[in-house]
Amino acid sequence: MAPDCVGTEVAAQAAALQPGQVLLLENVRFHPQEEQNERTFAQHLAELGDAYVNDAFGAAHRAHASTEGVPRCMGAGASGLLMEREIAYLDETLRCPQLPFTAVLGGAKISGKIELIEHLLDRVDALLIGGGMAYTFFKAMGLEIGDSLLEEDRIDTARQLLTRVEKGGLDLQLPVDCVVADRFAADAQVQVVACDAIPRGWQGMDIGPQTRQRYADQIARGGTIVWNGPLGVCEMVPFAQGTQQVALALAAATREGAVSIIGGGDTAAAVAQAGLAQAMTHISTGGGASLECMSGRVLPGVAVLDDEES
Ligand SMILES: Nc1ncnc2c1ncn2[C@@H]1O[C@H](COP(=O)(O)OP(=O)(O)O)[C@@H](O)[C@H]1O
Ligand SMILES: O=C(OP(=O)(O)O)[C@H](O)COP(=O)(O)O
Repeated sequence: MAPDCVGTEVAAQAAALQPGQVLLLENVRFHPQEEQNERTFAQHLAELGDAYVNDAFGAAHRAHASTEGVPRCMGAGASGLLMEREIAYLDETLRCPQLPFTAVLGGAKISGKIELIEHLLDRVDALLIGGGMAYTFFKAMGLEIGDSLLEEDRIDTARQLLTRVEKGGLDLQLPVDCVVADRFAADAQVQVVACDAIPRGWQGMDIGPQTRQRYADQIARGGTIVWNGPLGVCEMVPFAQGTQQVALALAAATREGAVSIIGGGDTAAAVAQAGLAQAMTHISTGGGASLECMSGRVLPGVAVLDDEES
Protein backbone atom coordinates (compact mmCIF):
# COMPACT_ATOMS: atom_id res chain seq x y z
CA MET A 1 0.00 0.00 0.00
CA ALA A 2 1.44 3.34 -1.06
CA PRO A 3 1.30 6.32 1.33
CA ASP A 4 -0.24 8.54 -1.38
CA CYS A 5 -1.25 8.24 -5.04
CA VAL A 6 1.31 10.68 -6.51
CA GLY A 7 4.76 12.00 -5.54
CA THR A 8 8.35 10.80 -5.74
CA GLU A 9 8.01 8.02 -3.14
CA VAL A 10 5.00 6.53 -4.93
CA ALA A 11 6.73 6.83 -8.32
CA ALA A 12 9.74 4.94 -6.90
CA GLN A 13 7.50 2.21 -5.42
CA ALA A 14 5.71 1.82 -8.77
CA ALA A 15 9.00 1.66 -10.67
CA ALA A 16 10.31 -1.04 -8.31
CA LEU A 17 7.33 -3.35 -8.86
CA GLN A 18 8.23 -6.87 -10.00
CA PRO A 19 6.03 -9.00 -12.30
CA GLY A 20 3.03 -10.28 -10.32
CA GLN A 21 3.21 -7.52 -7.74
CA VAL A 22 0.45 -4.98 -7.14
CA LEU A 23 0.76 -1.52 -5.60
CA LEU A 24 -2.44 -0.15 -4.05
CA LEU A 25 -2.51 3.64 -4.11
CA GLU A 26 -4.11 5.88 -1.48
CA ASN A 27 -7.57 7.33 -2.27
CA VAL A 28 -7.23 9.79 -5.16
CA ARG A 29 -10.02 11.99 -3.73
CA PHE A 30 -7.70 13.21 -0.95
CA HIS A 31 -6.40 15.50 -3.71
CA PRO A 32 -8.84 18.19 -4.92
CA GLN A 33 -7.22 17.89 -8.37
CA GLU A 34 -8.93 14.50 -8.76
CA GLU A 35 -12.45 15.91 -8.97
CA GLN A 36 -11.15 18.97 -10.88
CA ASN A 37 -9.73 16.55 -13.47
CA GLU A 38 -6.55 18.59 -13.35
CA ARG A 39 -4.22 17.76 -16.23
CA THR A 40 -0.87 17.64 -14.34
CA PHE A 41 -2.34 15.47 -11.59
CA ALA A 42 -3.76 13.08 -14.19
CA GLN A 43 -0.39 13.05 -15.97
CA HIS A 44 1.39 12.07 -12.73
CA LEU A 45 -1.04 9.23 -12.18
CA ALA A 46 -0.65 8.14 -15.80
CA GLU A 47 3.15 7.99 -15.47
CA LEU A 48 2.83 5.27 -12.81
CA GLY A 49 1.81 2.62 -15.34
CA ASP A 50 1.87 1.44 -18.94
CA ALA A 51 -1.79 0.59 -19.38
CA TYR A 52 -5.12 1.74 -17.92
CA VAL A 53 -8.09 -0.46 -17.03
CA ASN A 54 -11.23 1.05 -15.47
CA ASP A 55 -13.51 -1.26 -13.52
CA ALA A 56 -15.19 1.48 -11.45
CA PHE A 57 -18.54 1.71 -13.24
CA GLY A 58 -20.08 3.47 -10.21
CA ALA A 59 -17.79 6.46 -10.78
CA ALA A 60 -17.80 6.43 -14.60
CA HIS A 61 -20.38 9.26 -14.75
CA ARG A 62 -17.72 11.55 -13.28
CA ALA A 63 -15.15 13.19 -15.56
CA HIS A 64 -12.46 13.06 -12.89
CA ALA A 65 -8.70 12.61 -13.22
CA SER A 66 -8.74 8.89 -12.37
CA THR A 67 -11.76 8.13 -14.57
CA GLU A 68 -11.21 10.41 -17.56
CA GLY A 69 -7.93 12.32 -17.28
CA VAL A 70 -5.58 9.34 -16.98
CA PRO A 71 -6.80 7.38 -20.03
CA ARG A 72 -6.85 10.65 -21.96
CA CYS A 73 -3.20 11.30 -21.01
CA MET A 74 -2.21 7.72 -21.86
CA GLY A 75 -4.08 7.82 -25.15
CA ALA A 76 -5.71 4.47 -24.41
CA GLY A 77 -7.88 2.70 -21.86
CA ALA A 78 -9.78 -0.56 -21.46
CA SER A 79 -12.84 -1.68 -19.50
CA GLY A 80 -12.52 -4.19 -16.72
CA LEU A 81 -14.83 -7.20 -16.59
CA LEU A 82 -17.40 -5.51 -14.32
CA MET A 83 -17.43 -2.38 -16.47
CA GLU A 84 -17.95 -4.55 -19.54
CA ARG A 85 -20.92 -6.30 -17.92
CA GLU A 86 -22.50 -3.05 -16.74
CA ILE A 87 -22.25 -1.51 -20.21
CA ALA A 88 -23.52 -4.69 -21.83
CA TYR A 89 -26.75 -4.58 -19.79
CA LEU A 90 -27.36 -0.90 -19.10
CA ASP A 91 -26.46 0.32 -22.55
CA GLU A 92 -26.40 -2.41 -25.20
CA THR A 93 -29.32 -4.52 -23.91
CA LEU A 94 -31.50 -1.48 -23.35
CA ARG A 95 -30.77 -0.14 -26.82
CA CYS A 96 -32.20 -3.30 -28.33
CA PRO A 97 -34.39 -4.89 -25.62
CA GLN A 98 -36.23 -8.17 -25.83
CA LEU A 99 -39.90 -7.09 -26.07
CA PRO A 100 -42.21 -6.24 -24.42
CA PHE A 101 -40.04 -3.70 -22.64
CA THR A 102 -41.31 -2.67 -19.20
CA ALA A 103 -39.84 -0.10 -16.82
CA VAL A 104 -40.66 0.22 -13.13
CA LEU A 105 -39.67 3.52 -11.56
CA GLY A 106 -40.00 4.46 -7.93
CA GLY A 107 -37.97 6.17 -5.27
CA ALA A 108 -38.43 9.45 -3.55
CA LYS A 109 -38.44 12.10 -6.24
CA ILE A 110 -39.22 12.83 -9.88
CA SER A 111 -36.43 15.39 -10.03
CA GLY A 112 -33.62 12.85 -9.90
CA LYS A 113 -35.23 10.68 -12.56
CA ILE A 114 -36.81 13.10 -14.98
CA GLU A 115 -34.29 12.38 -17.73
CA LEU A 116 -34.78 8.66 -17.24
CA ILE A 117 -38.57 8.96 -17.45
CA GLU A 118 -38.33 11.09 -20.59
CA HIS A 119 -35.84 8.77 -22.22
CA LEU A 120 -37.79 5.61 -21.42
CA LEU A 121 -41.28 6.87 -22.21
CA ASP A 122 -41.03 6.46 -25.98
CA ARG A 123 -39.07 3.24 -25.77
CA VAL A 124 -40.99 1.10 -23.31
CA ASP A 125 -44.24 -0.75 -23.81
CA ALA A 126 -45.25 0.15 -20.25
CA LEU A 127 -43.82 2.47 -17.60
CA LEU A 128 -45.00 1.69 -14.07
CA ILE A 129 -44.65 4.47 -11.51
CA GLY A 130 -44.55 4.04 -7.74
CA GLY A 131 -42.83 5.46 -4.69
CA GLY A 132 -42.84 9.06 -3.56
CA MET A 133 -42.71 10.43 -7.10
CA ALA A 134 -46.26 9.19 -7.82
CA TYR A 135 -47.77 11.90 -5.60
CA THR A 136 -46.45 14.79 -7.67
CA PHE A 137 -48.21 13.17 -10.64
CA PHE A 138 -51.43 12.91 -8.61
CA LYS A 139 -51.12 16.57 -7.62
CA ALA A 140 -50.68 17.46 -11.31
CA MET A 141 -53.93 15.58 -11.96
CA GLY A 142 -55.67 17.74 -9.35
CA LEU A 143 -56.02 15.01 -6.73
CA GLU A 144 -55.79 15.48 -2.96
CA ILE A 145 -52.52 13.95 -1.76
CA GLY A 146 -52.66 14.87 1.94
CA ASP A 147 -49.15 15.12 3.41
CA SER A 148 -47.57 12.82 0.80
CA LEU A 149 -44.20 13.67 -0.65
CA LEU A 150 -44.60 16.52 -3.13
CA GLU A 151 -42.15 18.36 -5.34
CA GLU A 152 -43.97 21.65 -5.90
CA ASP A 153 -41.48 22.72 -8.55
CA ARG A 154 -42.05 19.52 -10.55
CA ILE A 155 -45.84 19.66 -10.80
CA ASP A 156 -45.58 21.30 -14.23
CA THR A 157 -43.07 18.70 -15.37
CA ALA A 158 -45.44 15.95 -14.25
CA ARG A 159 -48.34 17.65 -16.05
CA GLN A 160 -46.27 17.92 -19.27
CA LEU A 161 -45.37 14.24 -19.06
CA LEU A 162 -49.02 13.28 -18.58
CA THR A 163 -50.02 15.38 -21.60
CA ARG A 164 -47.29 13.73 -23.67
CA VAL A 165 -48.56 10.31 -22.58
CA GLU A 166 -52.12 11.19 -23.51
CA LYS A 167 -51.23 12.64 -26.91
CA GLY A 168 -48.73 9.96 -27.83
CA GLY A 169 -50.80 6.96 -26.76
CA LEU A 170 -48.00 5.96 -24.39
CA ASP A 171 -48.53 3.59 -21.49
CA LEU A 172 -47.57 5.29 -18.21
CA GLN A 173 -49.29 3.61 -15.27
CA LEU A 174 -49.79 5.23 -11.88
CA PRO A 175 -50.90 3.45 -8.71
CA VAL A 176 -54.64 2.95 -8.31
CA ASP A 177 -54.48 2.47 -4.55
CA CYS A 178 -51.97 3.21 -1.84
CA VAL A 179 -51.08 2.50 1.76
CA VAL A 180 -51.34 5.73 3.72
CA ALA A 181 -50.11 6.52 7.22
CA ASP A 182 -51.03 9.25 9.69
CA ARG A 183 -47.32 10.05 10.14
CA PHE A 184 -43.94 9.07 8.67
CA ALA A 185 -43.16 6.27 11.12
CA ALA A 186 -43.10 2.47 11.18
CA ASP A 187 -45.64 2.39 14.03
CA ALA A 188 -48.02 4.91 12.42
CA GLN A 189 -51.71 4.17 11.89
CA VAL A 190 -52.20 2.70 8.46
CA GLN A 191 -55.02 2.27 5.94
CA VAL A 192 -55.40 1.34 2.28
CA VAL A 193 -57.24 3.89 0.13
CA ALA A 194 -57.88 4.56 -3.54
CA CYS A 195 -55.38 7.07 -4.92
CA ASP A 196 -58.13 9.61 -5.46
CA ALA A 197 -59.24 9.29 -1.83
CA ILE A 198 -56.15 10.12 0.23
CA PRO A 199 -57.44 11.76 3.43
CA ARG A 200 -56.10 15.15 4.49
CA GLY A 201 -53.33 14.78 7.08
CA TRP A 202 -52.33 11.29 5.82
CA GLN A 203 -49.42 10.44 3.57
CA GLY A 204 -48.82 7.83 0.87
CA MET A 205 -46.17 5.34 1.96
CA ASP A 206 -46.53 2.36 -0.42
CA ILE A 207 -48.49 1.14 -3.41
CA GLY A 208 -51.67 -0.69 -2.40
CA PRO A 209 -52.60 -4.37 -2.99
CA GLN A 210 -54.52 -3.73 -6.22
CA THR A 211 -51.61 -1.82 -7.72
CA ARG A 212 -49.17 -4.51 -6.61
CA GLN A 213 -51.21 -7.13 -8.46
CA ARG A 214 -51.50 -4.97 -11.61
CA TYR A 215 -47.78 -4.24 -11.64
CA ALA A 216 -46.90 -7.89 -10.97
CA ASP A 217 -49.13 -8.95 -13.92
CA GLN A 218 -47.51 -6.36 -16.19
CA ILE A 219 -44.01 -7.45 -15.11
CA ALA A 220 -44.92 -11.09 -15.80
CA ARG A 221 -45.60 -10.13 -19.45
CA GLY A 222 -42.25 -8.33 -19.83
CA GLY A 223 -39.42 -9.52 -22.07
CA THR A 224 -37.04 -6.95 -20.62
CA ILE A 225 -37.75 -5.19 -17.34
CA VAL A 226 -35.72 -2.36 -15.86
CA TRP A 227 -36.35 -1.32 -12.28
CA ASN A 228 -35.05 1.75 -10.49
CA GLY A 229 -36.38 2.97 -7.15
CA PRO A 230 -38.41 1.35 -4.36
CA LEU A 231 -42.22 1.45 -4.69
CA GLY A 232 -42.64 2.61 -1.10
CA VAL A 233 -40.80 3.48 2.08
CA CYS A 234 -39.29 0.00 2.09
CA GLU A 235 -36.95 0.69 5.01
CA MET A 236 -40.06 0.46 7.25
CA VAL A 237 -41.56 -3.04 7.37
CA PRO A 238 -45.25 -1.98 7.06
CA PHE A 239 -44.47 -0.12 3.81
CA ALA A 240 -42.13 -2.64 2.17
CA GLN A 241 -44.72 -4.92 0.60
CA GLY A 242 -45.02 -3.10 -2.74
CA THR A 243 -41.26 -3.20 -3.25
CA GLN A 244 -41.09 -6.85 -2.15
CA GLN A 245 -43.90 -7.92 -4.48
CA VAL A 246 -42.29 -6.15 -7.44
CA ALA A 247 -38.98 -7.86 -6.59
CA LEU A 248 -40.73 -11.25 -6.48
CA ALA A 249 -42.48 -10.55 -9.80
CA LEU A 250 -39.18 -9.62 -11.44
CA ALA A 251 -37.53 -12.77 -10.09
CA ALA A 252 -40.39 -14.91 -11.44
CA ALA A 253 -40.29 -13.19 -14.84
CA THR A 254 -36.53 -13.74 -15.01
CA ARG A 255 -37.03 -17.46 -14.33
CA GLU A 256 -39.42 -17.49 -17.30
CA GLY A 257 -36.75 -16.00 -19.58
CA ALA A 258 -37.12 -12.23 -19.18
CA VAL A 259 -34.08 -10.01 -18.78
CA SER A 260 -34.24 -8.04 -15.49
CA ILE A 261 -31.98 -5.08 -14.91
CA ILE A 262 -31.88 -3.33 -11.54
CA GLY A 263 -30.31 0.05 -10.83
CA GLY A 264 -30.11 2.24 -7.73
CA GLY A 265 -28.55 1.65 -4.32
CA ASP A 266 -31.81 1.37 -2.36
CA THR A 267 -33.40 -0.82 -5.00
CA ALA A 268 -30.41 -3.17 -5.06
CA ALA A 269 -30.46 -3.28 -1.24
CA ALA A 270 -34.19 -4.14 -1.23
CA VAL A 271 -33.60 -6.96 -3.73
CA ALA A 272 -30.71 -8.28 -1.63
CA GLN A 273 -32.78 -8.09 1.54
CA ALA A 274 -35.54 -10.11 -0.12
CA GLY A 275 -32.88 -12.75 -0.89
CA LEU A 276 -33.50 -12.32 -4.63
CA ALA A 277 -30.18 -10.91 -5.86
CA GLN A 278 -29.25 -14.16 -7.61
CA ALA A 279 -32.67 -14.30 -9.28
CA MET A 280 -32.11 -11.14 -11.36
CA THR A 281 -30.22 -10.91 -14.63
CA HIS A 282 -28.17 -7.88 -13.65
CA ILE A 283 -27.95 -5.65 -10.59
CA SER A 284 -25.89 -2.57 -11.26
CA THR A 285 -23.17 -1.50 -8.83
CA GLY A 286 -23.76 2.13 -9.84
CA GLY A 287 -26.43 4.49 -8.53
CA GLY A 288 -25.89 7.77 -10.38
CA ALA A 289 -23.93 6.02 -13.13
CA SER A 290 -26.70 3.50 -13.83
CA LEU A 291 -29.32 6.29 -13.90
CA GLU A 292 -27.30 8.27 -16.44
CA CYS A 293 -26.52 5.21 -18.52
CA MET A 294 -30.19 4.11 -18.61
CA SER A 295 -31.09 7.70 -19.53
CA GLY A 296 -29.14 7.26 -22.75
CA ARG A 297 -26.13 9.36 -21.81
CA VAL A 298 -22.64 8.29 -22.72
CA LEU A 299 -20.64 8.30 -19.48
CA PRO A 300 -17.39 10.29 -19.67
CA GLY A 301 -15.47 7.46 -18.02
CA VAL A 302 -16.74 5.07 -20.68
CA ALA A 303 -16.45 7.33 -23.72
CA VAL A 304 -12.72 7.65 -23.14
CA LEU A 305 -12.11 3.88 -23.18
CA ASP A 306 -11.03 2.87 -26.64
CA ASP A 307 -12.32 -0.70 -26.29
CA GLU A 308 -15.86 0.77 -26.05
CA GLU A 309 -17.67 1.79 -29.22
CA SER A 310 -19.41 4.79 -27.60
N1 LIG B 1 -44.10 7.11 -0.81
C1 LIG B 1 -42.91 7.49 -0.41
N2 LIG B 1 -42.75 8.57 0.39
C2 LIG B 1 -41.53 8.96 0.80
N3 LIG B 1 -40.38 8.35 0.44
C3 LIG B 1 -40.48 7.27 -0.35
C4 LIG B 1 -41.73 6.79 -0.83
N4 LIG B 1 -41.50 5.71 -1.60
C5 LIG B 1 -40.17 5.51 -1.60
N5 LIG B 1 -39.54 6.44 -0.87
C6 LIG B 1 -38.11 6.54 -0.56
O1 LIG B 1 -37.33 6.61 -1.71
C7 LIG B 1 -35.99 6.29 -1.31
C8 LIG B 1 -35.23 5.65 -2.42
O2 LIG B 1 -35.26 6.45 -3.55
P1 LIG B 1 -34.05 6.52 -4.56
O3 LIG B 1 -32.85 7.06 -3.86
O4 LIG B 1 -34.55 7.22 -5.76
O5 LIG B 1 -33.80 4.98 -4.88
P2 LIG B 1 -32.48 4.27 -5.41
O6 LIG B 1 -31.41 4.47 -4.35
O7 LIG B 1 -32.83 2.82 -5.59
O8 LIG B 1 -32.16 5.00 -6.70
C9 LIG B 1 -36.11 5.38 -0.11
O9 LIG B 1 -35.43 5.96 0.97
C10 LIG B 1 -37.61 5.31 0.14
O10 LIG B 1 -37.93 5.36 1.51
O1 LIG C 1 -20.88 5.67 -4.92
C1 LIG C 1 -20.88 6.23 -5.99
O2 LIG C 1 -22.01 6.59 -6.64
P1 LIG C 1 -23.55 6.15 -6.29
O3 LIG C 1 -23.83 6.46 -4.85
O4 LIG C 1 -24.34 6.99 -7.23
O5 LIG C 1 -23.61 4.67 -6.60
C2 LIG C 1 -19.63 6.61 -6.74
O6 LIG C 1 -18.49 6.39 -5.97
C3 LIG C 1 -19.69 8.07 -7.17
O7 LIG C 1 -19.66 8.87 -6.04
P2 LIG C 1 -19.84 10.46 -6.16
O8 LIG C 1 -21.30 10.75 -6.29
O9 LIG C 1 -19.25 10.99 -4.86
O10 LIG C 1 -19.06 10.95 -7.36
